[in-house]
Amino acid sequence: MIVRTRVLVVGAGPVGVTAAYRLAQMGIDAILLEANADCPEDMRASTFHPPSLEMMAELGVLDELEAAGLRAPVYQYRNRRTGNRVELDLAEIGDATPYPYRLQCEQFKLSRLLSTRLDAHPHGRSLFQRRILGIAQDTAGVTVSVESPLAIEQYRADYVIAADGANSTIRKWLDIEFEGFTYPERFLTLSTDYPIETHIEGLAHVNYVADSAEWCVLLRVPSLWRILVPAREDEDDETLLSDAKKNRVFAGLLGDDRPITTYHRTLYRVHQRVAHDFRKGRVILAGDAAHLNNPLGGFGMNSGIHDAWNITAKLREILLEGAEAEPLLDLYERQRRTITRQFVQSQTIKNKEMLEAEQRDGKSEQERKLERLATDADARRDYMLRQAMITSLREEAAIA
Ligand SMILES: O=C(O)CCc1cccc(O)c1
Repeated sequence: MIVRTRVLVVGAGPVGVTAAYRLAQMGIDAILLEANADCPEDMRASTFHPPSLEMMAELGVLDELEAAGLRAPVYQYRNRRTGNRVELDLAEIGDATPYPYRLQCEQFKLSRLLSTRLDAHPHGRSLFQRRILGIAQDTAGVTVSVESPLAIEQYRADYVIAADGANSTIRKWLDIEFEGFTYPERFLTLSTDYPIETHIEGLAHVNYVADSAEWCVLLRVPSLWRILVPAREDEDDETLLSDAKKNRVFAGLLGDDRPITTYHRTLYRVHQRVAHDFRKGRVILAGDAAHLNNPLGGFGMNSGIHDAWNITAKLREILLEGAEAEPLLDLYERQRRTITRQFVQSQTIKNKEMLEAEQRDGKSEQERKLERLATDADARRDYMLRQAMITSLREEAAIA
């Protein structure tokens, strides 16, 4: 039997669930397929920037998301060498968004919330344990073969949104190149419920600490602190995940060697990659399936949600208003691929360089930048609008 729907969304991460639920709310039949038994519990992305909060408000789920998260109106840059500290307060851009703060909330909470809402919606269905086996398209639609626990299933849709993550099976099926590079060093994330804010004076919920020897990010999610440090290329997994390494990281932060319990220690490779095409025919890539970047600044999940927002608006015009498909799908690719390359990729690379604080002429670029941000209100506003991803959406809207 073939299951018929208007749009098939593959991947129940934050990008896929946002796309599928928005389509269902528009009155467009959408089925969400996920390979795992539940929404993936990725601990990496946990910051929602103001435009994503505006989108969640429009979907009617912001109150619930806020209840599960923590508001961070202020973020902080520190320099270990000089001891300097600059705080950026999003209240300064309160005229540009109704939500002048970052919401710290694990992404899987959004995925579970929206996939559950979708399944209860008359235009939606969420199906788990569905692994993509193959995909074929013709001029009228797309046929997708799927393995479920009990059977091989066939789906037929007008369009497919592939939000199936960094290792996207669909991107591979479509033979789309994933261009870019992988950093030689990996990133190590440690999480603890130890109240490190009681030992480091004046910490915000989000803190970027620059250092030419070992930078770090200290990020608060509701129940835990997450600490991100670079992992040198010559250190093996065993060393990096050892208690000795954990103790060194915390001794460096807290100034003594008190015992700290960690709940997660995760090592991962970091990529800067963009798909050569964001769509082939009726199959559209979104989120990590289309682009990957380092996590500094929290742009990965947010830019994926912005992909979902863009493509669903275009599918509404095509499927409900009878607009011609090709120009609109081309526009999605032009807008989102341009923003990915010119903003998300370049800004995250700069964010990493800033933390590395390489010194030239005595001062690092980070120190110069901090001085400018502390003293120049226009530069600070411009910087905050960029880091809050408000500028990128304004630029996207200007791409015709
Ligand atoms: O800059 C951000 O918002 C995220 C940085 C971060 C911090 C801790 C873990 C992680 O994977 C990323």
